[in-house]
Amino acid sequence: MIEYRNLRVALLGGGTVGANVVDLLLTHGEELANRAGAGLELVGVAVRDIDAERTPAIPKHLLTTDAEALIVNADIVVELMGGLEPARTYVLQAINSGADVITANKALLATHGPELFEAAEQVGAQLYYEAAVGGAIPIIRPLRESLAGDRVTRILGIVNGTTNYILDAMDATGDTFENALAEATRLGYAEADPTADVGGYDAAQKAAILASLAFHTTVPLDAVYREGITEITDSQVKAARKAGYVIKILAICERIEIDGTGEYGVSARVHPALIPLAHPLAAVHGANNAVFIEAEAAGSLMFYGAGAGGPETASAVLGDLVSAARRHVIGGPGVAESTHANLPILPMASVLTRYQIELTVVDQPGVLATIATLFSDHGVSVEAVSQTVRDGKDDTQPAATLVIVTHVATESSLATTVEALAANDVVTAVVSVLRVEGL
Ligand SMILES: NC(=O)C1=CN([C@@H]2O[C@H](COP(=O)(O)OP(=O)(O)OC[C@H]3O[C@@H](n4cnc5c(N)ncnc54)[C@H](OP(=O)(O)O)[C@@H]3O)[C@@H](O)[C@H]2O)C=CC1
Ligand SMILES: N[C@@H](CC=O)C(=O)O
Ligand code: NA
Repeated sequence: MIEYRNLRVALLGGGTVGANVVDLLLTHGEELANRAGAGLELVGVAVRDIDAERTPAIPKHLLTTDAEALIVNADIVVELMGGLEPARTYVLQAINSGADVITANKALLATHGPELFEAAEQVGAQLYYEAAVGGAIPIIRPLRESLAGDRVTRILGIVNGTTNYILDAMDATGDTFENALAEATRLGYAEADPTADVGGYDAAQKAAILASLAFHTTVPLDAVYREGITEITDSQVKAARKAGYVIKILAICERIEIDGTGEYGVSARVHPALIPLAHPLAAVHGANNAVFIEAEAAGSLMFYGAGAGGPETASAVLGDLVSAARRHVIGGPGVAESTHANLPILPMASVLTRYQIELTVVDQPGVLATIATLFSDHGVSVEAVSQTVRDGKDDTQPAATLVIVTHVATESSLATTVEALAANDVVTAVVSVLRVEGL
C-alpha cells in the first residue's frame, strides 16, 4: 500500500447528504486516496444533535457540536448543513483559515456567492460546488471547464427533484400533490423546509448559479423570475396530457441580444410550463433532473440523472473532495470565478415564449372572432384554437371552453391580452395561462 500524506477533512452537517458522504469516505478511503494522491482523514462531523439517529450511521467519536474547532484544523471543509447562517460564517472562516471548501448549499451560493468567491480569491483557496446543482449530475464542472471555450446561449432544465417527483406522480398515477410531497420528503429529496422546493425557490437558486456560471456574469437571486407549482391542479395536469403535453417546472437561462444592438443581456426564470410529450424533458421521471445546454459551437448538450437524494448527492461531493485533494497535492492558488462579462439582467416583461390560455366563454355567434381580434390587437399571434361546447345536459358546465395556443410573444403583450380577455363580456373566466416550452 502506498503511504500518502493525510489531508484533514472537516464535515459540517451529518444529515441526508452528510451521513452518506461519511459512509462513502470511510468505506472507500483507500481507493479515494489512490485517486487523489493524498489520504482523506475525516477529522469530525459537526451536527446539532449528537444523539440523533442517522442513516447511514456515523461513528459516535466523529460527531461534535463544535463546528469552529473542526474548521481551524482542517485542510478541506465540506459544508452540508444548508441554510444561510451559520453556513456563511463557517465557510468564510474556513476560507480565511486557508482551507478549500466544498458545499452543496445552493441557497448560500445564490445569495452570498460573490462574497465567498471574492474571499476565496483573496487567499488563493478554491470553492467547489458540484452538488449544489443537479445533485449527482456533473453540470458545474462541464460549464466551468469543458465549455469554457464556447459561448453558452441557453439553458433549459429540470433542476428540482422534489417538484419533478410531485408533478410526475400527479401525471403518472393521479397521486395528490400532498401525498407526492410527503413521499419526496420521506425519500430525502426535499429541503428542510419544502416550501423552498414547491415554491420554486430552490430551482431559482440553481438558475442563478447556472446563469452566472454559463454567461460569466453575476445573476443575483432576486433577478430570477420565479413561480412555484403550488397553483398547479390535478385537472391542469390531466388536461395537459389530453392535449399532448406534460407540466414540468423549468429553469430557463438565456443570453439574449438586446433589440438587435449587438449588446447582450441575461434572463433567468423558473416557472411551470407545458412540454410536448415527445420532448426529451417530458421523459424525465421521478426525482431525476435534466439540463439542456445550447452553445454556439457545441450545439445542444443534455445532462441527465439523479438530482437529489443522499448517496447520489454524496457522489458529487466526493468528486469535489478528490479534486480538492489533488489541488493540495499539486499546490498553487485556486481558479477565480469568471464573472467578467458583467451582463445586464433583462426584465421578465421582455422574455419571449409561447402560451396556452384556457377560457370559458358564452356560446354565441361571433365569439371566436371577438377573441381572435383581442389577441391580434395586443400583438399576440394565435397558432391554434380548440373549442369544447357544452352538450346541453349539464347546466353547471360553462357554455364553451376555448384552449388557445399562441405563437411566440412577449410576457408584457401576453399580460395585456389576458387583462383584455378577462374584461371582455364574452369571456366568463380565464381558467389558466401556462407557458409552452420546447416546441
Ligand atoms: N438532500 C438532497 O437531496 C440534496 C441536498 N442538497 C443540499 O445539501 C445540503 C444538506 O442537505 P441535507 O443533507 O438534505 O440536509 P439535512 O437537513 O438532512 O442535514 C443538515 C445537517 O446539518 C446539521 N446542521 C444544521 N444546522 C447546524 C448547525 N447550526 N450547526 C451544526 N450542524 C448543523 C444537521 O444536524 P442534526 O442532524 O443534528 O440536525 C444535519 O446533520 C443543503 O444545502 C441542501 O440544499 C443538495 C443537493 C441534494
Ligand atoms: N430539494 C432539492 C435537493 C437537491 O438540490 C431537490 O428536490 O432537487
Ligand atoms: Na451536480
